[in-house]
Amino acid sequence: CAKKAKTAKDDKNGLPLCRMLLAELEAHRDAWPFLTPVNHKAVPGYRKVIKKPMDFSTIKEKLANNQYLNLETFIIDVNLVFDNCEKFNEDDSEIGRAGHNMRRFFDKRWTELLQ
Ligand SMILES: Oc1ccc2c(c1)N[C@H](O)CC2
Repeated sequence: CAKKAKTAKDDKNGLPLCRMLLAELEAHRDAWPFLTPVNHKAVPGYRKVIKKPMDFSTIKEKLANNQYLNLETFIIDVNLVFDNCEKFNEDDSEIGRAGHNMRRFFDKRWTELLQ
């Protein structure tokens, strides 16, 4: 039979935790580059360079459609947002810095909540 989940990553609290973490990301002052999908028609090169676009509104939709198995698959998509940002933006740029700030904030929050 299936083993009992031992950590918040796997147990039934995983998805409410994801919704709470996403709400905190959306409320962060540096969230503005990540709130909605990049308009790849308006941004030269984006569609070619970024193979898997992701943003907070798409993550919210996927949560609502029960498309995340657990906290782990949710964290993979959040990290995709920040990895895409690092790929497309200089570290020393407004959006690049926002991405680093948001990743640092997210890493701290989910590790705190999992303790
Ligand atoms: O100067 C610009 C103009 C548009 C964008 C960026 C920078 N970076 C975002 O990651 C993608 C959209």
